[in-house]
Amino acid sequence: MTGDLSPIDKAKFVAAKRAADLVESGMRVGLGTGSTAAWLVRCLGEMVRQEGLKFKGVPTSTRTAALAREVGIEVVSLDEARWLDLTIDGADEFDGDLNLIKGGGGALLQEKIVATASDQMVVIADIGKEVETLGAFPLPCEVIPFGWQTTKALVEETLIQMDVLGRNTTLRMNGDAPFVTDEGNYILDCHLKRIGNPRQLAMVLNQMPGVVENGLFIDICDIVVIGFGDGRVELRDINAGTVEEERLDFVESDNLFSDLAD
Ligand SMILES: O=C[C@H](O)[C@H](O)[C@H](O)COP(=O)(O)O
Repeated sequence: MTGDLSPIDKAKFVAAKRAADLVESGMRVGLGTGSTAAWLVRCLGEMVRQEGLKFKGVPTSTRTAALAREVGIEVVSLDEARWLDLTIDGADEFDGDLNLIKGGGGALLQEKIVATASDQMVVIADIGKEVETLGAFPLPCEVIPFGWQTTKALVEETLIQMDVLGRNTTLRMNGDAPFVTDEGNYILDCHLKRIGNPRQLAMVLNQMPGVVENGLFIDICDIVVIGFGDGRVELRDINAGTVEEERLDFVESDNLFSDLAD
């Protein structure tokens, strides 16, 4: 029950619940990945069951696809949907311009493709994800397995030249084996200093042959819905220049998500 949640999970929940209200019947909606996005998927499933909401969801990972089907959302592929009205996803960090670091859960590639194919991207996050300057969270970089050590050395050399490398990059592991993304790739986590010019860094990283995509989302996010542990939510719309605040009631949502898996 939401009453048993930690303040950080309450914050994620209220952000997700507020963002779920942006989804209208008939929409094609990108569904993000991660613990915050899992709240969203649960909220939307509840709206499908209780309120008859009808929309098509395009998941950004096999995990999200499984959860979406479980809660009764109609799941379609991006190729079927082609273009989306809205994508709602979590983030590892966001700054004042709504530039993001994503990929903590390893889904950055599908997430970036889906978000870019959407009229609007909405990020849902607890207030702890807001930063002055991106870079405290290690930047995930998806690389193809072939020659990954060579790619890693090239990435590190470039990061040194750009004076952003904090310490060596690390190959993300899953137990004793490399973590493998839904697309069959590896993830390098880049431990950086603060990123002064995220736009330039994103472009430079993507120019390297073994790099498939990086976790910097520049000029992609339009709205952030920030949740607080006491139930407050703040919706910031960067294009409209507006900020809305409200408080959500936990009681009405009791028992909804007691089996939350992610
Ligand atoms: O690859 C994973 C995604 O980019 C997530 O949206 C991001 O890591 C945030 O996840 P969480 O909501 O669990 O903090």
